[in-house]
Amino acid sequence: MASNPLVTLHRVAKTFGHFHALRDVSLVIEPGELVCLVGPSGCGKSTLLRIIAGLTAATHGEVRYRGERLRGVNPHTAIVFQTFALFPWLTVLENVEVALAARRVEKARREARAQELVDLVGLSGFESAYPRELSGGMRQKVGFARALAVEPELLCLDEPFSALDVLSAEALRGELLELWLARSMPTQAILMVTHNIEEAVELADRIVVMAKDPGRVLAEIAVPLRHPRSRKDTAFQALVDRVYAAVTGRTGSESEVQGPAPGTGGALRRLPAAHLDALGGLVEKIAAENGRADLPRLAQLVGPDFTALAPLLEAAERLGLARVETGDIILTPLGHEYAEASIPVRKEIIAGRLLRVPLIRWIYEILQQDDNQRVDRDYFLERLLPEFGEEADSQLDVAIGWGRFADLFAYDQDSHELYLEAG
Ligand SMILES: Nc1ncnc2c1ncn2[C@@H]1O[C@H](COP(=O)(O)OP(=O)(O)OP(=O)(O)O)[C@@H](O)[C@H]1O
Repeated sequence: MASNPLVTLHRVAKTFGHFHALRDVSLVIEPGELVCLVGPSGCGKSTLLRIIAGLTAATHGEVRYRGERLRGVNPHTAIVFQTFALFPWLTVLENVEVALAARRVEKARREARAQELVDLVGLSGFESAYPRELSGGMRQKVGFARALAVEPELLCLDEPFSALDVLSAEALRGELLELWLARSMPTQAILMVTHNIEEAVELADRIVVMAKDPGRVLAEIAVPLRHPRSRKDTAFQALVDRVYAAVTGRTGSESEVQGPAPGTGGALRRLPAAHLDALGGLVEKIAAENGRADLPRLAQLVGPDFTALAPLLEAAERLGLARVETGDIILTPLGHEYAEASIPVRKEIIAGRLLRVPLIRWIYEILQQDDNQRVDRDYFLERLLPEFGEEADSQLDVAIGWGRFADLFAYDQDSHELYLEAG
C-alpha cells in the first residue's frame, strides 16, 4: 500500500460545549481505498466526515491531508449528502454547472464538462429536466455529478443511498462501484458513511466500526474480497457476521447464536413469538434509560404481564439489538442506532439481521429460487413439521410476521402463498 496517505487523523477529538462528539480518533486513508464508516446514530460519523472535509475544525488532535496540516476547507474533497440539496429552480445541467462555476471553470467549458458528467452518471437525455421531475435515484445521480465536478481526490459520501427505495439504491450503488472500479473518475479514495452493513461489505476495502458516548473507533475490519462480490458467498457472509459482531458486541459467532438452517440435521432454534412492531417501543424505552434498563422495572413500564416481554427481549437479543446481563437489558450500538432510526432505516436494519436468522433466510432463498417468487405456505409447513411438530404453524406465522415487517417477503391471505414483493 502507498506510503503517502491521503488523510491521517491522529488522536482527533471534537467537543460541542461539554459534549464529546469524538474522542481519540486515529484513522488513515490511503489512495485507492474505499472506506466505510458504520456505527450507531450520534457516534460522530458525519462529524468525522466534516472534519476531514475541513468544514468543521477538530478540537484536539491532528488532521493531515497528504502530510500537510489541514487548515480550513479541504479543496480536495467533496461531499454527497443523504438528501440531495439540489437547486430546484435549476435544470440538471445547470445544477452541475454551478459546481463548475464555483471552481472557476471558464464559462465556455462549463457546459461541455457538465454534459460529460451528466453522461458519466447515466443521466443523458435529462439535462433540461428540473429536480422535481426526477426520481430520488436520479436526483442523487445529479448529486454525484455535482460532487464529481469538483474533481475531488477524496469523495465523501454521507449515507448517499439511504433516502432511496431499495431498488434505486441497489442500482445506484452498482453504478458508483462501476465508476470507481473502472477509475472513470479522478477520485483517489472514497469515504462513505452508511448504516447498512451489507452495503459496507459489498463496497468497502475497509470498514471502520464506531461507537458512541463518546464517539470513537471500535474496530477496523479489512474486506479482502474481489469484485464483483456476491452477498451469498460464504466469505461475504462471514465478513457481514464479523461486522455485526463488532456492532452488536457479540463474542459468540453468528452461527452459534442463530443455530443451523432447516433440513441440515441440527436442531433448529425456534423464533420467539414477538411482534417486531413492538420491538421499536421496547428499544426506545431502553434508550430513554440511557441504554440500560433494569428488567423488573422495564416489565412494569411495558405492562403487568411479563410473559409478553420475554419473547420481545429474546427477539431483541437474537437480532443483536440488546443483550441481557445480570438482571439488566443493555442496548448494543446497533440497538442505539435502531432507537434513533427512521422507520425505513429500522426496516433495513432488521432485514439485514433477519437474513442472518436461518429460518428466515431459508424461506427467503426458496422464494428467490422460485420462478414466480411465490410459494405455497404448505410447502414450508411440511418441511417445518419434522423440526417443530405442532409448533410448526405458529413458527411459520412468526417468520412471516418478521419477514413482512422488514419487507423481505409478504403473505397472500387469499391464495395462502408467501411471495417476494420486489419481484
Ligand atoms: N454543531 C453541533 N452542535 C452540537 N452538537 C452537535 C453538533 N453537530 C453534531 N453534534 C452532536 O454530535 C454527535 C455526533 O453527531 P453526528 O451527526 O456526527 O453523528 P452521526 O454518527 O453522523 O449520526 P447520524 O447517523 O444520526 O447522522 C451527536 O450527538 C450530535 O447531536
